[in-house]
Amino acid sequence: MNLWRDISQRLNENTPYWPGDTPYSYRLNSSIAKGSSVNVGEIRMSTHLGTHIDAPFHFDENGKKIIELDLDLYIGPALLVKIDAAKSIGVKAFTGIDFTGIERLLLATGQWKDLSRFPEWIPTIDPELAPYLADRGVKLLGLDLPSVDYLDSKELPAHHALSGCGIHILEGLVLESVEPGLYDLAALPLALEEGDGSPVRAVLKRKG
Ligand SMILES: Nc1ccccc1C(=O)C[C@H](N)C(=O)O
Ligand SMILES: [Zn+2]
Ligand SMILES: [Zn+2]
Repeated sequence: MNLWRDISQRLNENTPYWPGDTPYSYRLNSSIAKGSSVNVGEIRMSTHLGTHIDAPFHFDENGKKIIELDLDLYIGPALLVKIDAAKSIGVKAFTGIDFTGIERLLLATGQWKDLSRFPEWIPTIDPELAPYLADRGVKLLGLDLPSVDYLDSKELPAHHALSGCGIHILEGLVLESVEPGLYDLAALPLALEEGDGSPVRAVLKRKG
């Protein structure tokens, strides 16, 4: 009877990380096996590891930090759509998809094929998609890729376009074998005051 389905990447020392960034590590600073009364761990990781959200401060020096983001963005109804991702994901990928009233849109591109390794290439979100989605009321865009821009992008046009249109970004979802449709989503960030990004535990529950 599992109502909620986990769509998060597991965090362990093998979790793929952005090249050059900080991988995940965990150690016990206090250990029952070594005579302590309790096990107490310490984690170290990039704020952009695995399933995570981007705060605008990630790509904009004056952008909002994690603690300033509206929690309502990350809990509520979400539409999951499977799209054919060619080089870039543009308006065309959405023909025939009705997302009237949808504030949270999740894209299953299927382009991060081996989740045990960081991808060598990913498609990008076409910046022109940002105003198109914003016009239709989308406020959160989640996807199964480690970035909305090409991996080697320095200008981050999709990040800026989405953010400029008021659309927030959720990356690194695990959407393989999840049916398209309407769900309830919860993917809350940690209460990181200085956060440029935050890991989230993203979960879905089928609606209706
Ligand atoms: N971890 C990094 C280290 C260096 C440079 C970029 C990153 C990113 O994660 C950026 C990515 N575009 C992101 O959307 O989260
Ligand atoms: Zn990120
Ligand atoms: Zn990003």
